[in-house]
Amino acid sequence: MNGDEAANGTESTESSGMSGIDGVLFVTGTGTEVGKTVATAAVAALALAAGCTVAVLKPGQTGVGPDEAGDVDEVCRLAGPVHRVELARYPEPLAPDTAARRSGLPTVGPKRVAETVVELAEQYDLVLVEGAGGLLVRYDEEGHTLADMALATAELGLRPAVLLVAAAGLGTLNVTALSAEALRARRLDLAGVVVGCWPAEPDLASCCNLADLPASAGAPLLGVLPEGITGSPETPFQHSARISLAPALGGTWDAAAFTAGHRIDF
Ligand SMILES: Nc1ncnc2c1ncn2[C@@H]1O[C@H](COP(=O)(O)OP(=O)(O)OP(=O)(O)O)[C@@H](O)[C@H]1O
Ligand SMILES: C[C@H](N)[C@H](N)CCCCCC(=O)O
Ligand SMILES: [Mg+2]
Repeated sequence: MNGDEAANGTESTESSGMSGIDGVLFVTGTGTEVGKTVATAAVAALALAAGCTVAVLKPGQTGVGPDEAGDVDEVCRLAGPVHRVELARYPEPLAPDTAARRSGLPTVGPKRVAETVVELAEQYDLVLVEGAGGLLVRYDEEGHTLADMALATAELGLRPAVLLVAAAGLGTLNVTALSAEALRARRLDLAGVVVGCWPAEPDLASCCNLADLPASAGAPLLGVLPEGITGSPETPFQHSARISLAPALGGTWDAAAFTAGHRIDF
């Protein structure tokens, strides 16, 4: 990234093979525990492998004590040397706004997050911002959400894209459609959907969802992370990430072939 690009926010991660993503990716999900951290780590691993520098920002980490590892630490453990930033940490496993209120700790809002993203984007090729839970989870008393943080980032001149991490099975299509609609209503760019944890033995709904998720999202399926990707002693995480994420995210995964291979005929 050159100085001019850093100044006007037009740098691209073409060098990492992430076509269409301009260096800032907000990672949200259809809910909590759907694999956002694992997906963030997979994207980071491929960017690092392509020689990019990567920062990972968690605006509000909840459910973790002062000495415990948070999501940014997990990304580092899985992907390798990323720069880690956490703006707030609350011990109770709740939405950030609720956890802040109950703990008496300060909230974190869109302005601070956007300013942090801009600072990081000046220093790192790729900035990944992982939300807590789903897109419209509240971070402060005014009800600001991860979507507001992405909008505030855009207002500062960057072009953030959003990645939606979805659960695999029955129930995911509705939340995917709702999340995509909320993004469209705010004119935020949904880059695509990644299934965070693809079961070893996928059921009928999971298999059908491969074809239906892109329709519900109005955006492509950009990856399917297999169950066990975080703990396979035989397969390095970076290799698993490469074969599980689509070329738009720097991998080799083929959505059409995977979907066809899991089609269940009548
Ligand atoms: N593909 C996968 N293989 C193995 N474990 C997975 C996979 N995806 C998710 N998990 C596990 O499921 C749990 C939830 O995943 P993860 O922490 O990525 O969710 P999250 O969406 O980031 O949750 P949060 O809203 O708390 O940030 C973790 O223990 C994680 O290791
Ligand atoms: C504690 C948990 N793992 C996340 N960090 C926070 C999830 C908040 C979800 C709120 C909700 O949608 O009801
Ligand atoms: Mg997480």
